[in-house]
This record gives sequence, structure tokens and C-alpha cells, in this order.
Amino acid sequence: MKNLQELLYKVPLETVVGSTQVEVENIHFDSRQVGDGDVFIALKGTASDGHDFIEKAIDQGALAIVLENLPKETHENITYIKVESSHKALARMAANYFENPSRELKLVGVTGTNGKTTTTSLLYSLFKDCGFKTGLISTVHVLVDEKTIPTKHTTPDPITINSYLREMVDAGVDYCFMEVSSHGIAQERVGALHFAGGVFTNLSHDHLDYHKTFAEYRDVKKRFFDELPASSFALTNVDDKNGNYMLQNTKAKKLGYALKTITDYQAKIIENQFGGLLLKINEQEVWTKMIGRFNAYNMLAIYGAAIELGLEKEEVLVAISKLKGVSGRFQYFTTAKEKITTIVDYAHTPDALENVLETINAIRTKNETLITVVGCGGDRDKTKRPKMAQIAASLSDKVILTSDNPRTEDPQEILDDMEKGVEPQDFKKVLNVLNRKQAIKTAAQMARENDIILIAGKGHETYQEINGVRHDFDDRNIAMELLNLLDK
Ligand SMILES: CC(=O)N[C@H]1[C@@H](OP(=O)(O)OP(=O)(O)OC[C@H]2O[C@@H](n3ccc(=O)[nH]c3=O)[C@H](O)[C@@H]2O)O[C@H](CO)[C@@H](O)[C@@H]1O[C@H](C)C(=O)N[C@@H](C)C(=O)N[C@H](CCC(=O)O)C(=O)O
Ligand SMILES: Nc1ncnc2c1ncn2[C@@H]1O[C@H](COP(=O)(O)OP(=O)(O)OP(=O)(O)O)[C@@H](O)[C@H]1O
Ligand SMILES: N[C@H](CCC[C@H](N)C(=O)O)C(=O)O
Ligand SMILES: [Mg+2]
Repeated sequence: MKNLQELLYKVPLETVVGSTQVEVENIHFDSRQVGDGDVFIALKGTASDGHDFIEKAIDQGALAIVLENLPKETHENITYIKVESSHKALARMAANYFENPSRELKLVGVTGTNGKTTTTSLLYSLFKDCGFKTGLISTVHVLVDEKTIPTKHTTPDPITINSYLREMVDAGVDYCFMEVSSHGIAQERVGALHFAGGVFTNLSHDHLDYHKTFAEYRDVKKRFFDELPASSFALTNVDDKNGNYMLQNTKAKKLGYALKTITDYQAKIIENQFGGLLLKINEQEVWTKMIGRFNAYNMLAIYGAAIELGLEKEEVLVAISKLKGVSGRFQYFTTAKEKITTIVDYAHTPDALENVLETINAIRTKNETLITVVGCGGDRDKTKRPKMAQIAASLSDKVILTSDNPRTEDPQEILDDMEKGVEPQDFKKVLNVLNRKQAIKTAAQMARENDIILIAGKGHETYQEINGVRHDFDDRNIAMELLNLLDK
């Protein structure tokens, strides 16, 4: 049981109808989960409005309702708490409910269009390697030190985040690294968390279905830094054209990392090959198994964050040299006889796809054929579709356009949207194979000795969502099975 008044600590209230001196059980923002003695927080969402479910929540036993608009008629024994923003109130109440676990460990948030999963996952591995109990909240999974929890969101809702953080604190976790998505910031999912640091990776085209304009998307990301406390650090990629903008109004200690600009954490790429990168970070050389220029940025972000969190330079460099790749990010295998290399990568934005293809083109020997298999997700930003097809076709020798997660959209229409981006000189390189498994099979049949196949967009995902149903599907298993079978 929790005292409602205590749960409302630091929540700016507009009007209260009824008593706040009541004991409550749980807090919920979904009426379907409400039970006896709970608080229901009515959120205005994208598909519906939680205010429409207040009566249902009361029928199910809610004692108190947090809302933005008071109903005309109220029930006598119910407490109504009117706030300006239910999303902000939820964030604060969730933190209060779990007794502010983010203050009991060092929480670092990583935001940006690409590189969040890579950076947070590698920070997790690095801190584990240095002997700390560590937590991770990422697109791939949540880790409470060594315990794995499956996840659906990159940045979950505030109740879920705070419950994970409480579990981490109780398990003795010292550091937690979490991905902060733009949806997470816009919906206040990270609203009342206490961050020890924030990292910005980069900003490019994504989610323009949700944020409408690039400026709005950029400013949502900036809000994360605006709200960091003075005791924290804000580490930004100053080579990105929005890097400095992110830190413009932050109270946190401002720091930069770059390959091209003079700043706090700098690196030079000395070698870039299939085996990894040789970097010179702040005058010290280090080999990493991570591949490609974009990973040099990820390494710098990791290095800077680890130093700001108090680790020694030497131990950080040793740990960096031991880091292994992240699930579904440039994950590759080569067949035994024909030496066909298949790379599975989560590139699902134009920028990520361009980076991955440029990385492959920079390190291959040019005699092989590069075959790219790529699709775009349904119910997501449509404007990235033609761009991704254009990039795939211009930077590969052959392209197979296919489905990603169509969700509730018609897969053929997604493919048609993509095809519009292919430029006339590339028409002859492109094939359309709607079924993703067939598309991978086509690539496998086309490939000859030493060729390279890139399968982009789904990375670590172990399902394909069609018509709202998730079917088992793993690019890596399918590719491995088909290629090994064909490897005579
Ligand atoms: C567009 C979006 O982000 N939606 C998220 C949002 O839902 P919503 O507010 O739009 O919900 P809604 O359906 O309009 O309902 C409004 C309110 O009524 C409530 N309700 C609804 C029905 C009912 O019977 N009773 C009831 O109380 C709902 O619980 C909700 O509180 O809040 C929900 C709870 O936190 C999320 O689960 C949901 O994520 C949806 C499923 C989603 O697909 N989100 C994706 C786009 C997302 O968040 N992605 C980012 C990663 C992006 C990236 O960086 O690549 C992520 O962080 O995962
Ligand atoms: N620093 C980077 N800059 C640009 N591209 C990157 C960077 N790091 C990774 N990538 C590319 O972007 C893809 C996605 O990387 P990652 O999963 O780390 O990003 P993310 O920000 O977590 O994405 P999401 O928004 O889906 O959670 C990778 O598979 C790789 O192709
Ligand atoms: N976090 C991203 C993941 C996209 C992955 C891609 N496979 C797709 O389904 O579009 C999103 O929800 O937009
Ligand atoms: Mg991610």
C-alpha cells in the first residue's frame, strides 16, 4: 500500500476533488489493468484518449484518477486529481512509487537516431568487464546485471522503467545504461529520472510520421539535454551538425567527441578493415573488433562516458579492445567453401543503411559482388522508403527489395513506395521479392565465391510482424541455413 499524497510528491497539481490521504495499491495508465484500490492515470494518446476509460477504471476498482480534464459529474468516493500534463504526472508518480531508484545508481541515457543500442550495450559490457554490477535498458533486451528480461520497446513506459531500476538497485547494480528514444522523451517516459549523464550519437531522418517535421524531432531530442541536472555530464558528437545544438541550454557539464573536430574526446582512424578498427583515442592507440567508421564514433562515446563516470583511461582502453559486437549489428558469417560473407544489420534508416554500405565498400576488395536485401517497416515513417531503396541501389551491385515488418500495411504498397526511389541507371540492379525468406534465398542463389550479402533492417529481431501477428523469423538463422545448404 502507498499513500496517495506521497505518490503525488513533486507533481504540480491544478485541482483536487476528494481526499489525497488515502492508501492505494498500484498505479496504471491502462484501464484494462486496473484493480481494487488502484490509481488510474488518464493519458491522451495517439490512437485514443485515456479520459474515455475513466468510468471503466472506476468500475474495476480505481480509487483515484489523475487527469487533465475533470468530468462534468464526479463520484463521491473517488479522488480526482487534475494536472496540466498526465504524462509528466505519470513519470513522477512512477518514480515515487518505486522510491526513486534512479537516484540510487548511476544512470546514463543515450539518445540519437542511430547507435543507441550499440553504445549502451557496449557500455554495459565494458562496465561488466571492469567488475561492476551493471544494468541495460535497450531495444534488444533489458539486463539486470546477468538476468535477461525480454522487451518490446526501446524506451519503455515510466512504470516499467522504474520497476526495472528498482530491481537493479535491489540487485546491487552500480551503473545502468539506457536508450532514450524520441518517443520516450516526447511521451515523458524518462520524465522524472535522475541521470548521471547523457550521450548524443547523431541525428538523421527517422520517425517523421510521429514528429511531423525534422525540427520537431530535433527539438524533442534536445529536451533530454535541457532537462539534465547540473551534476551530470552531457557528451555530444560535435561532428554531427546538430551536436552542439543539443547542448545549447543544458545545465550539465558540456563535453564533445569527434573524429574531425578538436574537442574533449578525439580519435583518428588508423586502420579500418574486416578485422576491426585501429584507433588513436586522445593519443593512445587501441584495436577494436568493431567495424566501420560509425563504430569509431560509438567507441569514442563509450570512452568519453566511461572516463566521465570515473574509470581510468588504461582500464577503459583494455576493455574497449575486448568488446565484441552487438546482436544483429554488423553480425556476419562466412561459408566454409565458397567464402560467401553474409552480414545481418539493423540498418532501418537511410543514414544507417548508407553507413553500413559505405563501410562494406570501404573494406571489400571490389572483385566480389555486393548483394543487398532490404525492406521497410509498415506503420512507420513512409518518407524513408524511397530514400532507403535509392541508397541500397546506388551503393550495391545487386539489390533485392523485400518486406520488413509490414505490421498492418499492405506489403506490396510498401515495396512500391520503396521502388519509386530507385534511379533509372540502377533499375537493372534491382529485383522485387515480396516474401523475405524467398528474398534471402534469391540472394543466396545469386551469390558466387567471395561475394557479400547484406541483409538489412531487422538485425536482432526474431519475428516478422504481418497483419499485427508476430511470426518466428530470424534473418541470421534463415541466411545461415540457406547458405550452408548451398555451399557445395
Ligand atoms: C505511438 C506510440 O508511441 N504509442 C505508445 C503510447 O501509446 P498511446 O499513448 O498512443 O496509446 P493509445 O492507444 O492512444 O491510448 C491512450 C491511452 O488510453 C489507454 N487505454 C486504451 C484502451 C483502453 O481500453 N483503456 C485504456 O486505458 C492507453 O493505455 C493509453 O494510456 O504509449 C504506450 C504505453 O507507453 C506505448 O505502448 C505505445 O507504443 C506503441 C505500441 C508503439 O508502437 N510505439 C513505438 C512507435 C515506439 O514507442 N517506438 C520507440 C522506438 C523508436 C526508435 O527510436 O526507433 C520506443 O521507444 O520503443
Ligand atoms: N554511430 C552510428 N552512426 C550511424 N549509424 C550507426 C551508428 N551505430 C550504428 N549504426 C547503424 O545503425 C544501425 C542501428 O544501430 P543501433 O541499433 O545501435 O541504433 P539505435 O539508435 O539503437 O536504433 P533504434 O532507434 O532502432 O533503437 C546499426 O545496425 C548500424 O547499421
Ligand atoms: N525502433 C524502430 C525499429 C524499426 C525496425 C524495423 N525492422 C521496422 O520494423 O521498421 C521503430 O519502431 O521504428
Ligand atoms: Mg535501439
